[in-house]
Amino acid sequence: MGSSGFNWKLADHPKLPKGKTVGLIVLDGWGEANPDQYNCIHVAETPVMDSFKKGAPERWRLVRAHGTAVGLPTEDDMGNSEVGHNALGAGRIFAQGAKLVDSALETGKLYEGEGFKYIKESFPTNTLHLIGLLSDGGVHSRLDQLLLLVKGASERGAKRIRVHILTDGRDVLDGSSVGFAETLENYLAELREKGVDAQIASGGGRMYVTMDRYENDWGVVKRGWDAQVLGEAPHKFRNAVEAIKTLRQEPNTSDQYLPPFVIVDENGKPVGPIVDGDAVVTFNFRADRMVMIAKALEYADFDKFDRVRFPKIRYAGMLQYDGELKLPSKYLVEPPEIDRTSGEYLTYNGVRTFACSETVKFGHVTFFWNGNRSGYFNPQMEEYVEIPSDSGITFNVQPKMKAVEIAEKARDAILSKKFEQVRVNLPNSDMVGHTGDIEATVVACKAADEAVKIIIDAIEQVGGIYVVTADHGNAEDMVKRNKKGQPLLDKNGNIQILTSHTLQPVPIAIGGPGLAPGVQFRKDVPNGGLANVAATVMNLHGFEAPADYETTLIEVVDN
Ligand SMILES: O=C(O)[C@H](O)COP(=O)(O)O
Ligand SMILES: [Mn+2]
Ligand SMILES: [Mn+2]
Repeated sequence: MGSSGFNWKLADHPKLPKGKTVGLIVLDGWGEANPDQYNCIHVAETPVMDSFKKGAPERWRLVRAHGTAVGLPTEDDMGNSEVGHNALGAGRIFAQGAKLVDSALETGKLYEGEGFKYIKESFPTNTLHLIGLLSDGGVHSRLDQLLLLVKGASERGAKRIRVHILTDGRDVLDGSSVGFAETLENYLAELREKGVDAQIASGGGRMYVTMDRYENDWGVVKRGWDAQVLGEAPHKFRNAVEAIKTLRQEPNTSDQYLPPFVIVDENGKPVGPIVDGDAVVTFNFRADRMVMIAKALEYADFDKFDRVRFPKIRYAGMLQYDGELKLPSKYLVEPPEIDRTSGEYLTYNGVRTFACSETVKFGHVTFFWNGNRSGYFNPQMEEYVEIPSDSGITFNVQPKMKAVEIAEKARDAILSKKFEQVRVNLPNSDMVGHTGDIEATVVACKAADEAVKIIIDAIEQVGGIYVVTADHGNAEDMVKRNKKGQPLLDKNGNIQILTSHTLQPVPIAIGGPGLAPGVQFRKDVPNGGLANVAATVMNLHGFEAPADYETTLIEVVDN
């Protein structure tokens, strides 16, 4: 029994034993696609992953990792780490942030909630600031939702609106930010004609300004703070479209890495610093890259960087980003209630867990895995290890990242026999894939494959079981394609590099000496997705999954 009185006891699996060490490996951004020169996984030497596919067809299959299979609004929505790891850990499909915000805007419920009422109190006298990612990527935010929110707020009394934009180029094509900024500018110009003083006030590239995660580099958040709150940045422009066009011409920059800028008036004065009495909304729905800025905006007690000024604002997130910290305390849309995750169940059923990644993905196998909840369920049963990531670099210059270090930590945890589940995320194919550097991504895929080998060798030694899968596609397709699947060229005849995730399915392989001989993938779950993995893993630990979990992918046949 848990402290709440809920019965966490899982039924014994009728055929599978308990106590085996299960090595659970998530390759970040590793999908299955046609083998061609833009498929970095195909081009790279990946003998271990290849052997799973070729060696044991009944223990290798593909699962869906995008669209409705992971709770996203449509089948055109690519998968991402948040929804992917949520599904892997929770074993059920929850309507995710993107979808919840769509419906709250459509029904108008967003405007009836506590969060909106709270910020609305600032409207008569002060400015409403909106900070977030400007694109239609649908991973962290969506431009159409921003426009609806601006419209809705202005109709409900917001007279002065300032938007602080973060340019994307990571979930969408590099170079597309100019177009998104134009769309927003045009919309704000229409509002100005209706008497609402609405403008873009500052900006910067998402990877260099504001959207860091898991406390990898507070300098990123500080650059945003200086521009958004203090109105200070190295670059000043009269409008955002001009800012983006100009700054993109600087060497080594891109939408993702644009330096911070502020918009100034004809006297050179910033048009939108954040001051006492203002309302602020961070309009991203996705959690990981909003937690740090939320702390800076909300916590009176804060020592991560010198804020210089800490204005008394009314702050709300689009969603609550951390369910454990209850951060932020005010929000516009209720987050998905991802409860009773597999991690929590396993702590009550004697399964000791070790989880590890490097900083940039650490929260994926902990926070996202556990339903956007930071911390341990039970520190006696769990150990989470974070390997510090390199900061201040783009990962194409270091494509091996910390794969070996992660794998060695996992190996040691497996060999220690202190844990029944050892879970890692290997970031390489995703983080390097996002840079759009094909050669470096090939190196990244090879490095991830080598790390898998280190972990499954340890599993061999202890007579354990491995489960190798991925959270969504990325490195298997590095080029934008037309409907026929042919690479698209830009106006200069160059191929259009795809920095984003894909709609592809991902592999899952099971094996190892501890796997009971008759275990194989069922044939009757052809549409299986990431949410089916949790029940599968519970079985491999010797338990039946709870009845409301998505069904297991495996069966045990008599040989
Ligand atoms: O936040 C990011 O880096 C990208 O937008 C999505 O990548 P992830 O979902 O793999 O983290
Ligand atoms: Mn991912
Ligand atoms: Mn990614």
